[in-house]
Amino acid sequence: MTAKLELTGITKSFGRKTVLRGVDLSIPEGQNLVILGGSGSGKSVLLKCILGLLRPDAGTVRIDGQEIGARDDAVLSRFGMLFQGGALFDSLTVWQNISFRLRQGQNRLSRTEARDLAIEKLRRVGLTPDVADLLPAELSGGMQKRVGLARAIAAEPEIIFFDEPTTGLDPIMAGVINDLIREVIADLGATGITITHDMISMRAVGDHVALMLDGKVHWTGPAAEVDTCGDPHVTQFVSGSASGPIATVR
Ligand SMILES: Nc1ncnc2c1ncn2[C@@H]1O[C@H](COP(=O)(O)OP(=O)(O)OP(=O)(O)O)[C@@H](O)[C@H]1O
Repeated sequence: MTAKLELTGITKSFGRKTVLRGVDLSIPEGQNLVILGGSGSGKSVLLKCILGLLRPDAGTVRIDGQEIGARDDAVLSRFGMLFQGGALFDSLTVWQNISFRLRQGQNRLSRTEARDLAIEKLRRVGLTPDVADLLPAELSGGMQKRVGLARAIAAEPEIIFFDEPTTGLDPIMAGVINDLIREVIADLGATGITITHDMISMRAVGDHVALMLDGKVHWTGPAAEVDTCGDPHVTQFVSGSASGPIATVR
């Protein structure tokens, strides 16, 4: 199968500090890749390089075989993003948050169209229309995550990023969000990239897993193989063990 998203040799330094040292990754269409890695291993920097928010020093990002450049709005519109903590605009209502991007640009939706679309997306994530006119501060953390998810899928993106989607949620709500992630990816036929430290979530949403270490992809393989791959770094990370080849700083 051809890769939907392909990263080749991505390197990125800040001054003398090299964060990414040649990242190669290939994500097939319709699959969700979970990126694992310790704090500071470069996951967020990699995400920003894919989104074009940071320019890599070297390497290429390709979507459907086509190389993409930095800060290209046409490319950004193909991505959806569920930010850590929801990252909703405090002063906008739920429906305005969901349809924010669709109210910009030449083909922007009217107010009524945008509100209707937001309500349809709210339904998709299990929320009722009365939530549409509330402000984010009036919602629980789990509801905010659902609204963030509704916003991520509003423009029917081809590629969706999920940045620590279950952080701060109780285990049941985390399970609900994991199920929704799988469902929206399947509905849209989208390709997903999920950054998470939650091993339950990794197993629930991941088709493939990549473990980043020292600015490179150390291991990649099917999610079903993380327990049996025999790689000591993967075993240590997935089991959350303090002893193993990955150094821990105290
Ligand atoms: N704009 C920047 N300028 C300088 N250094 C940066 C910048 N952005 C990130 N870094 C550095 O790059 C390294 C990797 O950061 P990054 O945020 O990608 O880690 P991460 O793997 O996402 O960590 P976490 O799991 O804690 O979110 C860190 O040491 C960070 O300080």
